Amino acid sequence: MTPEFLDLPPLIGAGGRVALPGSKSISNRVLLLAALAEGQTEITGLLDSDDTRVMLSALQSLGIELKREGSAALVQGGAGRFPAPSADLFMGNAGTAIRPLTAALALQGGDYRLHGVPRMHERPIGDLVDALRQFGCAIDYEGQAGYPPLCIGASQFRLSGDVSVRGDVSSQFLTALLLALPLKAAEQDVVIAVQGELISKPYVEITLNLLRRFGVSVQRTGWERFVIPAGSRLRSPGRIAVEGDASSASYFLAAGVLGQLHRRGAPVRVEGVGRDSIQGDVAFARVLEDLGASVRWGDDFIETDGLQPGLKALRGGEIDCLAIPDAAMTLAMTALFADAPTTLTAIGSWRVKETDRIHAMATELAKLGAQVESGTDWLRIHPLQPDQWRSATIATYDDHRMAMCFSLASFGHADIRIADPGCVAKTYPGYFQDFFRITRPVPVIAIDGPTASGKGSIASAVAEALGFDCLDSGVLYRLTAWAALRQGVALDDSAALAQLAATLPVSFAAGRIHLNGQSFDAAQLRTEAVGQAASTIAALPAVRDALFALQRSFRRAPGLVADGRDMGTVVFPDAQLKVFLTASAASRAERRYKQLISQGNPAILGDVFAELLERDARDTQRAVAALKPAADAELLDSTDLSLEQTVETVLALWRRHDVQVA
Ligand SMILES: Nc1ncnc2c1ncn2[C@@H]1O[C@H](COP(=O)(O)OP(=O)(O)O)[C@@H](O)[C@H]1O
Ligand SMILES: Nc1ccn([C@@H]2O[C@H](COP(=O)(O)OP(=O)(O)O)[C@@H](O)[C@H]2O)c(=O)n1
Repeated sequence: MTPEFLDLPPLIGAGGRVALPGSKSISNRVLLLAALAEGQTEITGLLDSDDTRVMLSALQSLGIELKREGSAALVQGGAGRFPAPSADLFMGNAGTAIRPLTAALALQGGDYRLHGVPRMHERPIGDLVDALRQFGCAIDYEGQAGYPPLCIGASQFRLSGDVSVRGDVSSQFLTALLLALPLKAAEQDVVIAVQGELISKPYVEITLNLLRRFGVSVQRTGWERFVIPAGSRLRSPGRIAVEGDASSASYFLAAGVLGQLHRRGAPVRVEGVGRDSIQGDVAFARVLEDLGASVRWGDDFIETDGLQPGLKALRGGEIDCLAIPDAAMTLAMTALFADAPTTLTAIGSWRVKETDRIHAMATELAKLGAQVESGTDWLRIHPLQPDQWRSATIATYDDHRMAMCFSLASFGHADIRIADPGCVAKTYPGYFQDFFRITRPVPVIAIDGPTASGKGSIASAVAEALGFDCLDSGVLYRLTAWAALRQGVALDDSAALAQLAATLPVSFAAGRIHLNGQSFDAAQLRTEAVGQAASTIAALPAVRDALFALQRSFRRAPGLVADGRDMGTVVFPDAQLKVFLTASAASRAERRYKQLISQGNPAILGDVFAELLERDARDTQRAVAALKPAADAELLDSTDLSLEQTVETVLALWRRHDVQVA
């Protein structure tokens, strides 16, 4: 079962190598060409994803013999014919499958039905159908005219003059004709005239390139006229290797830049595409370079390594995205980190992709706090300052690229929750595994333990030694309790207390706590009355939930030391180091007693001891977030250790962890 959402921690760096999955565009084109060609084709590097599975199973239903093993496939070409005269074909949401298959099947004629997911039935295909009808192909719309599902009948193929197709909605219509029409060019030239300005030209280049590999050289005049010469025949090249996916590369290339913003990153290299790639989306790396990224090109790799010398941020500006419609979405994310607004133009095709991507992008970027403007075919994104970022749950609209793009937002100052992360399976089922492998979260050291075990003192000393921020989570429970006592809110009124906790206008500055314009010393909240009230309300699930996001918002670069009861078990379960700090009850009572006296809070040792046992009991026995060591916590008993020794022990544990990571 796929999870409903995925939580991404804030990131501080990136580094490493990613072997890219095969290109979706190339995989599906090669599969179809291999099926139509004469001879057997061995394909390597094939993408294994929803969209390619749709194509594979359609070809199988059409009677094409094929074997698949991992990223390799062996296809026995049908020499221009699909053996099955009829088939019902589910095309999912794969535009790269339905469009060329429609063309090939319509030209052959038969009894075929092509349909997909509901969104597929909203994506236009009328321009392709119109073009095919010029040849006498029989294609009917089952529902709304201009959209799938389609029913294909017997073909009365005839060729009289040029065939025209619109190029300004989707270049896949032209691609579909180019892939299928060589079957009809045995005796005469087939001429395709493009109406309107052709968009996504690099994708048409991929088509022409692959046709050449299969023995067909299309001649073109500009981008308006394409001639498939008489005598053309699709012939298998024998073996063909699929390049890595250049659009998928864009997320990692961006990570190699954003991961260096805190100077904690290393280069990120994508393997499988390089300077000789036939995919237009490699131009994304050139755009990134123009914006100030440091980029290295190899024959089979591209690498990014932060910003060019002397730059402090990526540049903004206006970017024409006509040639890189998919990778352009990634630019909408890097724009958040630029030093000026970025305007993406010529992205009208976004409106008819997996979702209306202009609308989806604008809506989700706004959730992060970004100011966004948009028009029919453009989007302007204003950068976010560190204090403007908002944590958000990002809707992904069943669009793999929305999910992959927004993973990059975790380089900002926010917690990001990605809804329906499984949608990446359309083109990149292992995306998040690769993303986690090459990124480094902002580190957290969680120190949990019973009262007066020394958590607070150790946490602040460790934080100071490492230059990290420090969160004394108990203070948040104490503040809520203090506010409740002052406002006369009953300590069992769960709803009122949760409301109080959720709206605590608390801030921490210069070692002091600020609440409602009042400034506190932590010691002022240390009275036993407040402590007892804190532990009472801390047993209420609603209060704990209300403080959850606030606690997580303290995780910011360069790192956090958090102390409390459930830092390692609930709030930061992915903390890099978890310490469970204990000491005998007697020594804790004595420490607390001395602490209270030294802070001017009168106390009696016996009472302190009794209250401490009472609090231990309540903290360990409550139903939610009970005090207990996380399974992966280091147990540290400080009964016989001085403060300094305890701090040193924790720092040694951290150094050991850090060495392992490096
Ligand atoms: N290892 C230790 N040895 C001696 N005193 C300690 C040690 N750890 C903490 N203390 C003292 O015990 C008191 C309680 O520590 P604190 O950090 O407030 O505990 P907690 O946050 O766990 O309640 C403080 O006065 C602190 O200086
Ligand atoms: N993460 C946390 C921190 C504190 N608390 C509660 O808040 C009370 C006060 O926390 P604290 O850390 O200031 O208490 P001390 O251990 O310093 O006495 C504790 O007794 C806990 O019941 C919690 O439940 N979870």
